[in-house]
Amino acid sequence: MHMTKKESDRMDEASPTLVSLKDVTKTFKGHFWSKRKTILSGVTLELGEGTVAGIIGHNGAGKTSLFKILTGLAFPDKGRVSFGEKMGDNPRQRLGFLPENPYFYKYLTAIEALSFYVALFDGVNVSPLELEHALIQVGLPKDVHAQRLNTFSKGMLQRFGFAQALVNDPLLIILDEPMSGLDPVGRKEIRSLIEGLKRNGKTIVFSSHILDDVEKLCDTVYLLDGGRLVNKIQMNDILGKSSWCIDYSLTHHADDTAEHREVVLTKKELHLRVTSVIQSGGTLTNIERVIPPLEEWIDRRATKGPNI
Ligand SMILES: Nc1ncnc2c1ncn2[C@@H]1O[C@H](COP(=O)(O)OP(=O)(O)OP(=O)(O)O)[C@@H](O)[C@H]1O
Repeated sequence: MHMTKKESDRMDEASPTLVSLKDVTKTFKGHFWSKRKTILSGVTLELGEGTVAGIIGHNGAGKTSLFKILTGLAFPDKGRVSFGEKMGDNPRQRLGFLPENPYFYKYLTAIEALSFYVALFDGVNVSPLELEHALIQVGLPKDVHAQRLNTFSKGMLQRFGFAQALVNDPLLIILDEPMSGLDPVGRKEIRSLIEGLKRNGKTIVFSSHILDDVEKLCDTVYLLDGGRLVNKIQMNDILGKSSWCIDYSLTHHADDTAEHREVVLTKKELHLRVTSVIQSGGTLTNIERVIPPLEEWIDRRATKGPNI
């Protein structure tokens, strides 16, 4: 059963903020004769404890830059990043990060490389057995643990990247395109891994171009466009609201009949579309209630301009 809007709002209120960005702006200077370029502009968002957020947007929208600011690898020109009490005095010790194109020391074996990453954290002690478990958890079986990383496939390296992001048992997990390079089976495994992390109370934020994964995993989806957050979508709002799918055929010329499928989000739109199909001499073949796909929702909401 899906939650109502009121219930989802209550859930949001119930989950304290683990990290927030307030009015974050980031600019870069290119060549000395070029103007400063604004990469992120007035970005404000909050991630609640135990929630999964997705950041979507075109190439160059600013997703990686946002993550670099969240991790402390880059600093905002304006605005600030604040962490909830649970993240402690040194929040970077409590976060895990999987970069988009990670570089690993390829002559180390998986187990050696993971021990190396553990050593980068103060006060984090992981036994050899726990290291093995961390690799197995991300889908790297025992027989590859002693293999050098330069023998790993792209998908295996992505899984290793996951293991290094989780090895310090982080509260906040930031994943820059975690599904890239994975086949459908691999993606499914990583999705279950993320679901498991959420069940264990972790907060996860990830970017992806694969809306299907975003739809399946996220509580909240943020749409970034040209460095601005232009849309915030609560998945419960979508799931709780059905829309309509209309199938119809329209004859343009005697020998040219085209089949159409459209999704509309409101009863008023449904009425208007059906009337216009009939007035154009079209034939309705099917009308059914559906859950609006995220893609459809984004298109409709984005055209209405910034609304967060
Ligand atoms: N160090 C830098 N110096 C100058 N420009 C930069 C720098 N880092 C990022 N940019 C620019 O900032 C913009 C946003 O880049 P970013 O990598 O954050 O986008 P993205 O949404 O992650 O893209 P993609 O989906 O392709 O990974 C791009 O136009 C990029 O060229």
